[in-house]
Amino acid sequence: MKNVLSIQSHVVYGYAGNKAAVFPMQMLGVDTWALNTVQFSNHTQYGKWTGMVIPQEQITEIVQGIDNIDSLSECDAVLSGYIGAASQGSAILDAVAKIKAINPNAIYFCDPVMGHPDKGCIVADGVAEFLRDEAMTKADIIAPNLVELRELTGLEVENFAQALEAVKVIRSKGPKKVLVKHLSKVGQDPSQFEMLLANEEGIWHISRPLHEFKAKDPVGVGDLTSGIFLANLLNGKSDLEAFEHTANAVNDVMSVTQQSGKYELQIIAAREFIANPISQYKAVKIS
Ligand SMILES: Nc1ncnc2c1ncn2[C@@H]1O[C@H](COP(=O)(O)OP(=O)(O)O)[C@@H](O)[C@H]1O
Ligand SMILES: Cc1ncc(COP(=O)(O)O)c(C=O)c1O
Ligand SMILES: [Mg+2]
Repeated sequence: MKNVLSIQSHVVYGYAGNKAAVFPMQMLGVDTWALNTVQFSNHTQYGKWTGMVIPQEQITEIVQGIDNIDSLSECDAVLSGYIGAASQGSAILDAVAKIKAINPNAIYFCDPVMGHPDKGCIVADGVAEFLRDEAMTKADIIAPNLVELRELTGLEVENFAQALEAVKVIRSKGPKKVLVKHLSKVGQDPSQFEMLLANEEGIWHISRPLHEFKAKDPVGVGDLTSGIFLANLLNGKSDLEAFEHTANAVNDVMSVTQQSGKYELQIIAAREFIANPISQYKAVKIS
């Protein structure tokens, strides 16, 4: 069994951060050690929430506690997502360094969750800078959406060709694999939901349907995407197989969510599809 230390937000109600990633990874047979950066009542796109940011010391203490029982060597990957305060960043990178020192094969997957001005996803000051200046250079795999792709590279990224260039720029800064979770406006077809995967062999593109939601699009899709992709890799799937399975599983979760008429992702209802998606979209190598 593979183990992931997943350092992300916890929401008591609904699905985002660890709540969107832990159960799907477990459904795929990967044990997931959830270390929460915040404990909020609900995700921030409701515009209001209660709860608190977890003090940064706790990240260090928890990792030390696992080391104290000689179990850190079992950790195969660190996944970081929504960060509650920029000061948690160094604690996360220290944890990555400590785990890699004990298990040199462990990988660091960074989902660079940043504020989304249009959608109201709120992250603390300094988090975007931390992700760009520090986390990206240490990550083995990074999974930006379009906004994050622009922020990480400082490039405009207004079209598909520029997205491909931006992905190459990111790879030149350290990450061996780049998963673009959502091309959004720079995709090839505005009626589709598109993603990219880049590795040392090239770049692949995948399209799946864009669903219409009654009011607002569900939150936590990026966190779900990153968790499933990482679990697939740990299960020994090739990058391409992991990419296709991820797109199809997430599409099935989106279909179930859309049919339910609910705002929150229907991860539990769609659990069987996470393991065995019915969607069968295929990636195409484009570069
Ligand atoms: N198939 C789909 N159809 C419509 N919307 C989707 C689909 N898959 C994901 N989404 C929405 O697209 C958005 C992706 O958000 P974005 O901020 O670009 O990246 P992420 O949340 O993945 O980090 C989310 O609002 C999500 O609800
Ligand atoms: C608490 C929390 N965690 C995580 C996220 C990231 O969600 P997504 O996967 O949609 O980027 C958000 C976005 O609003 C959030 O509020
Ligand atoms: Mg996101």
